[in-house]
Amino acid sequence: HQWRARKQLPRGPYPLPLIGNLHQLLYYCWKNGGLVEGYAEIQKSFGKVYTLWIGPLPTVFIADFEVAHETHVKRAHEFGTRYAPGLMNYNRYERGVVASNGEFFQEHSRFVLSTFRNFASGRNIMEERIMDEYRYRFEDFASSNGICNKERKIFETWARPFFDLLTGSVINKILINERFEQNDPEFEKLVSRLAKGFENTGFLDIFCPVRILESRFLKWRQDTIFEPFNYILELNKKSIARRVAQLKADEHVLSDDPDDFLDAYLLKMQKDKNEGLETTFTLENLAVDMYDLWLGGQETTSTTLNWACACLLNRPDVITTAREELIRVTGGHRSLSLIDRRETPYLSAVISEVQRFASILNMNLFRIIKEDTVVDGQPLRAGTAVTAHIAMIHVDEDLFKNHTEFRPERFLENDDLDKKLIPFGIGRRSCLGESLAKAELYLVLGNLLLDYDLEPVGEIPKLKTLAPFGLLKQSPEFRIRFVEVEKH
Ligand code: HEM
Repeated sequence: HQWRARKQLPRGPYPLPLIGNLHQLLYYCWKNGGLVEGYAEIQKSFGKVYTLWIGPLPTVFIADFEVAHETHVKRAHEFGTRYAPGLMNYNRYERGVVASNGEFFQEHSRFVLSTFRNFASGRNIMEERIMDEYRYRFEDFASSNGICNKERKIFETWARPFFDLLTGSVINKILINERFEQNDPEFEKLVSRLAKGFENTGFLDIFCPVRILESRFLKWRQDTIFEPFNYILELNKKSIARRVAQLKADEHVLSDDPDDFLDAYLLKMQKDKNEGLETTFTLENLAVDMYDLWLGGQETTSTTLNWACACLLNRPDVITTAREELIRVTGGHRSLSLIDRRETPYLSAVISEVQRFASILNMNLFRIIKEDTVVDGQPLRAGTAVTAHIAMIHVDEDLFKNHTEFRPERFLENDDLDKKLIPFGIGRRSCLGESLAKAELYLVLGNLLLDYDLEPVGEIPKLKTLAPFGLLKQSPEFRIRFVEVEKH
């Protein structure tokens, strides 16, 4: 079967029955010290578009930007269907905004995007929430972990929990208008569960059909892989139940101009009901939508901010140049705002380079091909899973020379380069939280550079991932010192 199918697929290493190419992938990754390094070796033999059989499933990796663009953008109708088997479909069961397709996805993704767009316009709740959390988090950490030296705040912290709490609170504020506090046991559980969930997830959990993962034969594994995700879904259900109870008790009123995602959704449910529509906007489905936004939005943004600080500590000159630009734009008397974006090309270049360098997904989400087609001049048969291989596109020497260097200037020297950076994926089914994540990165990093000097505590962190074999490319662990900048 595999032998016949190979003729209808892009080239790739020879697969074995049952295990496919898993043994070669493991060997190359082990030999070269990581997933990205393993893929690089496969690319040397097979080019930038190749097939890897994950067990009996052929998957095609597109590590060439032009081919990814031609397929995912220009032929989005062929390359725009989400493939979400295994653990990705657990709890979701084709609902939510990650694993669903068709009309359900259309309606729910449109709702997420329009709600986020509303939050970003008018009174701009999005910016307000991010800035509130940024200020609160710094005040709060400075008062509990810091010293005050001639009115200058100085404090030291592990970068990871600091940014986890910040991004966790931002997404929670957007979803249910509640922040998390330091040492909140619920939050600590949430974050550790989430990290555990990502850590425990292996190739097979992703590709094995969910009903097999749920079968009694895999009972021994279910606690480890399911429990973290159950916990997160349950928390969302509890938040929804709390709000519904408040509404019933007249302790909360739904406004026409909602303050958070939960109210916006309840309003939509009410509207659909009043119009007598048969709707998929139900409380059950709301929990899954929120679950997806939580899972999509917290760890990704926090990991990127961690990488940003690790990179900046290695390049103090970048901090100085960025701060000069930011002071020029704000006069040094006010916070940086999203309206300043066009005036801060250097900061934008820094953020682009952080996202390129961090490239936090060692393996991107997949799409499924419904009908036979072609890719890069090679056949591609129906039933194949395909992915734009972000991690490899971001280290492509043809696009990003000396890719191992953190060098924001590359984006200033070449205006077009930004278009080839795809941290949020590409085409239909790219990230729904891109505008929120970009706003967070811009406001948090920009204001951080404006307000604080960043200093290493002990050794400067090495720019190496902690998890070279993980699906998520974790940043190094490090402590950091924030020293308030004296303002005149
Ligand atoms: C720096 C932060 C982030 C990065 C790097 C990132 C990256 C990605 C990537 C690569 C994908 C897959 C795209 C594809 O298949 O082509 C994705 C999907 C998604 N992301 Fe993000 N993301 C980030 C932040 C967020 C935030 C803040 C949210 C929500 C609040 C979010 C929600 C989602 C959702 C719902 C999807 C699924 C979209 C779909 O299936 O159509 N992400 N993200």
